Amino acid sequence: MKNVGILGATGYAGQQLLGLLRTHSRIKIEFIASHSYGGEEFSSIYENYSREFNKVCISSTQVEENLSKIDLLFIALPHGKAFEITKKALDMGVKVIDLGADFRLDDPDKYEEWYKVPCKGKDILPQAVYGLTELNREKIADSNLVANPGCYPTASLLGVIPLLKNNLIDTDSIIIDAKSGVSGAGRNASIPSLMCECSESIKAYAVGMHRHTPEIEQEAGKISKKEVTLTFTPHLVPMNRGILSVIYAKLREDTKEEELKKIYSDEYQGDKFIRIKDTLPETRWVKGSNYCDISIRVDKRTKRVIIISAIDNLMKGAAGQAVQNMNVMFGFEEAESIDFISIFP
Ligand SMILES: NC(=O)C1=CN([C@@H]2O[C@H](COP(=O)(O)OP(=O)(O)OC[C@H]3O[C@@H](n4cnc5c(N)ncnc54)[C@H](OP(=O)(O)O)[C@@H]3O)[C@@H](O)[C@H]2O)C=CC1
Ligand SMILES: CC(=O)N[C@@H](CCC(=O)OP(=O)(O)O)C(=O)O
Repeated sequence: MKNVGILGATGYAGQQLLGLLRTHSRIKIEFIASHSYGGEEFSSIYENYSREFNKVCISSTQVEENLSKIDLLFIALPHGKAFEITKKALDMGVKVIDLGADFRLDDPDKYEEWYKVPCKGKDILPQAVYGLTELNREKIADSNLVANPGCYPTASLLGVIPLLKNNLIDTDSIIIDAKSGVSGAGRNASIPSLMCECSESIKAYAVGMHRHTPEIEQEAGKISKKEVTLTFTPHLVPMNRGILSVIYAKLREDTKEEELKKIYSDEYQGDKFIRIKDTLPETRWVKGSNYCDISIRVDKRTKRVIIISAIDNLMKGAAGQAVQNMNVMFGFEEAESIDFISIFP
């Protein structure tokens, strides 16, 4: 049995994490911590937990004194808030999975440039492993600090990895057009996420400047062993959960759609949560699950490959992948407590 704590349990990602860990056969939730609900029962905030989970939240300021009770700390806080507690946890031999962005970028200057806050973890940054499970499974198994990927990078990188590994595309030609449900913005989101502001409408945002751009470029660059510069445009769509990522790239040679499908199937053979599909992915078929559905199309006229991938932002894009990484870190069965299909309708 391993003991875990969740810091940021009251946010969208944190409560999803708690929902998954609650029934994990090898995990005991030692504490849940909140910034504003210290001393309150979790089920008074999220009433779906009534009678099922009656733990009281500790305050986030009490986490340090409780570190000695746990083997692993999940952090689901806004960016910039994970550095200090992560250092303290690692010093005490506690493993950390950070669902935020603080340890995702290898270059602290780049982090400060894109996130506009100081990187206060330069000394521990080299220990961090980028937690895209299918890409870094062995490194994750050996690590004490996992940087859980962003939701858009998860959908986008899983979509392009086989193309990059096999040198099939012109890496300067990648364009990612992605759409997210509103829960991606968190529970404390601002006016643009209010129902009256975003329902019955769809919009692009952070065009040419979204923070996930350097993260996707960094990992794409490592895979293809050269610098990658790409265009990434996110959109907000009026649904609770889900990300649909449509990726365009110029093929270097005249590769057939069937060959690409075979390459994708081979790459993800053995990866339970990646489904290579003939039909086009839809967010409803992954909603509430840890699956990433991927389809491949070739536009023969333009010699472009078009990859479509779908995930649930709170599952494979956040809490589901965090549990998958925890299972890998502790040597548990990788799918334990995340092994279910989408909630439908
Ligand atoms: N939502 C998503 O789809 C995804 C989110 N993530 C990342 O996960 C992290 C959490 O996101 P999400 O759950 O959406 O965000 P929420 O806004 O829903 O939750 C944020 C959590 O952080 C706590 N918090 C807020 N401010 C502070 C502070 N100053 N000090 C300490 N704790 C604080 C909140 O506590 P309280 O409720 O008590 O105020 C809450 O528990 C973020 O880094 C986000 O980028 C990653 C991938 C996907
Ligand atoms: C719809 C929406 O607003 N989505 C968020 C995704 C944030 C997120 O989860 O990203 P990090 O984990 O990197 O903070 C956004 O675009 O900022």
